Amino acid sequence: MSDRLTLLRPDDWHIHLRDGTSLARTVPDAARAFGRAIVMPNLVPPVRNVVEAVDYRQRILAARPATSRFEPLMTLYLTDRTSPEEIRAAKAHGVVHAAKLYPAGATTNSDAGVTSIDNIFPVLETMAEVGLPLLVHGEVTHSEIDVFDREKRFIDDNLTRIVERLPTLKVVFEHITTHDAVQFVEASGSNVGATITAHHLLYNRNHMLVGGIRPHFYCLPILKRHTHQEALLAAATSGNPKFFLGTDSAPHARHAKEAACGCAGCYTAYAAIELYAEAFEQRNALDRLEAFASHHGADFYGLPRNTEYITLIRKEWTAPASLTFGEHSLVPLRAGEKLRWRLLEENT
Ligand SMILES: NC(=O)N[C@@H](CC(=O)O)C(=O)O
Ligand SMILES: [Zn+2]
Ligand SMILES: [Zn+2]
Repeated sequence: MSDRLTLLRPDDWHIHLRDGTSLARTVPDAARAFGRAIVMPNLVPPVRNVVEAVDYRQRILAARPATSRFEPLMTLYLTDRTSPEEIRAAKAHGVVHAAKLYPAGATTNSDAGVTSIDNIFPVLETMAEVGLPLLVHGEVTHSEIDVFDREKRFIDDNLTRIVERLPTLKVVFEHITTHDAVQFVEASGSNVGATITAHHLLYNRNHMLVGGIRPHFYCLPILKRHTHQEALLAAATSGNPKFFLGTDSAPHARHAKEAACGCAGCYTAYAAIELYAEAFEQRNALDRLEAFASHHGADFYGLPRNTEYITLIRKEWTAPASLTFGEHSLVPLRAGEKLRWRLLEENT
């Protein structure tokens, strides 16, 4: 088996870059391998309109390494008050590539999210009409629903209804974690796709909970049982163009993760493509990585594929124990452990 892997430059279709001093960490890390990234809007306050998206994009561009051509693709955060006019304005402007549905209370910085999807059907209709994709954090939030069942319940209670009522709306079911989500996406039309993270391909809930509770594996949707991990691996390596790369790299400072009530999110951007390569290699599917990482997402969004290439080499290295993150430190996924692949950085 070859020790070099050359791929068309991949894109990340789901990333959290945060803001302020965090950008000095997150933007160069994303730009080392990815040509573009769909930038999540869950800032405090969230990115709710085109003016805020344009300003945020400028702050990201200012944090790019000097020679980088990394392109942030901006998104809007849907609230109960988002208007169809805002959607039209965003589409007309051009920097906004999608709008994100966070059920209120489902995840980090989702308090301003949507309290009931019935409140946003007029907005979703406008999105379908103008061709702006809907990105979904697909979990219900009712306290009586078990945290491991929240994705499945979201499909049954909400996503099925959205897709039936708006058959032309492009929908990305973000960071899917279950066999149920894989089946839903496979059974839907070509307007429905899904992102899959590296950590949900590499890990299951045993990694988080056996032998001690490991806060750096805690993310939302939460890691599921091994059979779900297997379903995600099968989907990602299947060659089906509905499934594409989205890291959901979501940094939280060390003190916010290693706490009595730790934040949800795993930081993978520093070695994301390497982690995906490892997952694909486990399935003997390295030949399928390029399509998943570099073709399917661009095709789904109707954007041109990248034209440059990157090279990964099989070379063991040790992930840093911690990274600088503004005035704080950040413990990345795999901290202090071995990684099997490494990006040849001269390509970035
Ligand atoms: N995935 C996570 O666990 N956290 C994300 C939010 C999200 O994508 O749900 C974050 O912004 O920290
Ligand atoms: Zn999410
Ligand atoms: Zn996310």
